[in-house]
Amino acid sequence: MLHKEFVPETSENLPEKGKVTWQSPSNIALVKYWGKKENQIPANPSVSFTLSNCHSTTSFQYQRTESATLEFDFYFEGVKKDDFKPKIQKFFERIRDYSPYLQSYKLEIHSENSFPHSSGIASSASGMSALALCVMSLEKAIFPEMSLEYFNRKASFLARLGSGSASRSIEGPLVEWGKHADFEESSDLFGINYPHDLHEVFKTYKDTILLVDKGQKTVSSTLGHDLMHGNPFAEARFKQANSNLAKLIPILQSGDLPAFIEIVESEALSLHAVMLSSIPYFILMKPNTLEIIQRIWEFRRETGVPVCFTLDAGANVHVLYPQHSENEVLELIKNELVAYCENGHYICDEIGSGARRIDNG
Ligand SMILES: Nc1ncnc2c1ncn2[C@@H]1O[C@H](COP(=O)(O)OP(=O)(O)OP(=O)(O)O)[C@@H](O)[C@H]1O
Ligand SMILES: C[C@@](O)(CCOP(=O)(O)OP(=O)(O)O)CC(=O)O
Repeated sequence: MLHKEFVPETSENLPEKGKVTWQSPSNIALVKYWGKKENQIPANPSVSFTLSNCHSTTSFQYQRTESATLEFDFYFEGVKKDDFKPKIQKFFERIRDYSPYLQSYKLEIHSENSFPHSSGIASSASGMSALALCVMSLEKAIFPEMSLEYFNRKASFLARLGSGSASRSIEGPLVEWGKHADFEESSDLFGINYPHDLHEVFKTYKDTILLVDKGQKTVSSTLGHDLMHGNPFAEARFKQANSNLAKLIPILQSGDLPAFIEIVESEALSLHAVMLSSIPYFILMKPNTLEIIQRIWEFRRETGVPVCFTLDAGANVHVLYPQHSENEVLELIKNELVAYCENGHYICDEIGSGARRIDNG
């Protein structure tokens, strides 16, 4: 089905060449997207904190050509990276009707990530949102009267077609994606900035990512989503996500941290539970993932510090905590949890405000 609101008019006003650079963050879901229908439509709504330090920086050079098909080269961290090309190729195919002007260009795309890719820190979210924003900057050069609201909404719409979670990386600090009765403006097609009040405590929330395993994971998220089609618990899981999202609204308003922790940790474990019950089944957690979870639980019981964990589709652990607990949690990480990280590596991140263009445009 074609979404006409995102199909541009034809224009003769195509710039000859240009270059644009965007830095776009990753995000960490509190309620997880896992399972999708045709055309990147999520099986359930999700909500995420936008991150700040984990990001992709993508520059996009465009040059008009006579050939009527889009051509592109992709360089990752300075070298040509052909194994990233198929996902990008698919992205360009999916957005073809929405960005027909791209067919008149040859592109040179350079990207780099501030964190390891394909290990469950949503590099596809930052990478694909950065790319979608670059496309939108070209579109804005063609249609300069475009509003910021349309720019962001369509960037999220395009990003979703590259990677579902990427639709939640355009803005911040909290983004909801997927139709849900409690979010009037919500849509399966793009993310929206969280429309309810957010308690002060969440506006400066911290996320320290413990890199248990920096290697590429064995099952990609795209494959994992697919396996939800035969999963006997799929319907129950989609219902649970809807209900958790509804429960989060008053919690995010009141700052009730014990209630927040219960939902966030349950979401992470439910995500991994449906991986265990897929056919073929798979496990992305590592022994050190479980060690860290156990230690976080003990620490919380012993000290009352409101720290919790969440996981994406990978072994790495996101440690979430309020700013006022930063000293205690960093002590715990430096003194104990670091031992479970590959080469002692962890990334200190926090809630962020979304993507930004970093050239002079
Ligand atoms: N900077 C980038 N630009 C374009 N594509 C990228 C970039 N970084 C990663 N990717 C794409 O995203 C893929 C990794 O996505 P995948 O969903 O498997 O893992 P992830 O995003 O790290 O984890 P998660 O499951 O949490 O989303 C890479 O194989 C590559 O195709
Ligand atoms: C576990 C998750 O991070 C799954 C992310 O899946 P992707 O967005 O990476 O999948 P594709 O749409 O196939 O690209 C949970 C989440 O971010 O909501």
